[in-house]
Amino acid sequence: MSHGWGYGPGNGPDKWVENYPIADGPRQSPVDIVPGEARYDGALQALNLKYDPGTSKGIVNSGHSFQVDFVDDDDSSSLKGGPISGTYRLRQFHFHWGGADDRGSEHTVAGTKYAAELHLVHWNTKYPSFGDAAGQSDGLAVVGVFLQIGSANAQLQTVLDALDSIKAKGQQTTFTGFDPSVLLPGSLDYWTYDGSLTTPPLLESVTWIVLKEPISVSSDQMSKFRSLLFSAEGEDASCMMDNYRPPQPLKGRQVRASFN
Ligand SMILES: NS(=O)(=O)c1ccc(S(=O)(=O)c2ccccc2)s1
Ligand SMILES: [Zn+2]
Repeated sequence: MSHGWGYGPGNGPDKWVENYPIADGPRQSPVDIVPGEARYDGALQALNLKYDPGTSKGIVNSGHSFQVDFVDDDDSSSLKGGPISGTYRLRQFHFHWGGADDRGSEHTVAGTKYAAELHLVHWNTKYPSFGDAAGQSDGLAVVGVFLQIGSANAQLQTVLDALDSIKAKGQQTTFTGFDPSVLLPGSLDYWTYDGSLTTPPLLESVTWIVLKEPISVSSDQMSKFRSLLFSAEGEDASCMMDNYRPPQPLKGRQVRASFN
C-alpha cells in the first residue's frame, strides 16, 4: 500500500520534507503567534465574510480530517476585505485536533495550544479555478478559528452529529443548509501573515487570517472528533486525532494585527 503522508511516527510532519521539500520553505505554516511581536496595521480592513447556507454541499472523511464542501460556482459564499484584495470564494472548511484537550491547534498563541482549530478555505477568483489558485502566492485565504475547552457549542454540534455517517476514510454524506458563520466568534479581530497549506502539498499560497477570539467546545464534543478514523472500512481501525502540524519557523516574516 502507498505509504502516504499522515500524522503517525512513520509518515508524520517530520517526514513530509522527504516527498515535499517545500516543507523547509520560507513561508511555511502554521506558526507561533506572539501577540507582543505582532505589529498593529491600521490599514488592515475589517473582514467581510458572506456565507450562503444554500452553498453547503456535503461532508467527507478525507482520511486526514473531515471537511464540509461548498458549491463555489459563484460568489454566494465569499470573503472580502481583511488583508486581501478582491474576492475569495469559500471552498471547504475542516478541523485539526488533538488526542487530548491540551493540544490540537496548528497555530499557537505565545506557545499556547488550543484543543482544535477550524480552517475556512477560500480561493482567489482572479484565477479560473481552485486548483489554479492553489498554486499562486495570493491564491488562497484561510480563516483560522481556535476552539477552546469550555461550554458545549450548539452550533458545532450540528456538524458533529453528521460524523457518525463518515466514520471511516472515504465516507461522505450530504450536508446542506449549513451556514458556517455560526462557527465564528463575536469578534473578527485577526492576525495575518503569508504562509502555506499545513498539510502536503504544503503550497506557499495561503494568506492566513487567524481570529484572536476562540469559540467554545466541550470536552465531550472533542471526544466526538476523536471517534473518527484515519483508516478506511476493513483496515485496522486508527482513531483520528493529533492531525495537526506543529509551528514552523517564521524566517523573517511579520505577523500583523488588525487590532490594537
Ligand atoms: N490546513 S490547510 O487549511 O492549510 C489546508 C490543507 C489542504 C487544503 S485543501 O484540501 O484545500 C488543498 C488546497 C490546495 C491543494 C490541495 C489541497 S486546505
Ligand atoms: Zn487545515
